[in-house]
Amino acid sequence: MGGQQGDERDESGMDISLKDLSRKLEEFAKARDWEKYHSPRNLLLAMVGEVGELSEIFQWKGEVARGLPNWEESDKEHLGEELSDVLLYLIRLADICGIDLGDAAAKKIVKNASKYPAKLF
Ligand SMILES: Nc1ccn([C@H]2C[C@H](O)[C@@H](COP(=O)(O)OP(=O)(O)OP(=O)(O)O)O2)c(=O)n1
Repeated sequence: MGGQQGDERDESGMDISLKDLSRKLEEFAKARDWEKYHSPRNLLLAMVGEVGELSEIFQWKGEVARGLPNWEESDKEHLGEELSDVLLYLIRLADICGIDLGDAAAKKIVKNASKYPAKLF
């Protein structure tokens, strides 16, 4: 599409791919000499920690309506940040383990569809 390429597209946050995010995370770690900390186990633990932070947002609230209509914008922003932390550590973990996460996820969706055929439900 006209003019929407590479980093220009990435800056807008639109249509960013898992591979783009993976590359940005690698650059982030390299620039800080943090690659030594990004082992599979450390990344897994960091991700689980972020899942805990994500869970805290919903803790004690009871069930909440889809779209979170009654939430403050600042709470939604916080939710977006915690969701992102989980996603980013997951992407980094997959990358460090040599797993193409986009490819693996697409294949898993196909597998799920064959395990749970729509006509049975
Ligand atoms: N060694 C590290 C530390 C951080 N990050 C990145 C991935 C996450 O997106 C984010 C996590 O940063 P924090 O550990 O500061 O966690 P929070 O942003 O949740 O801050 P806080 O725990 O203070 O709420 O930074 C990283 O890639 N590698």
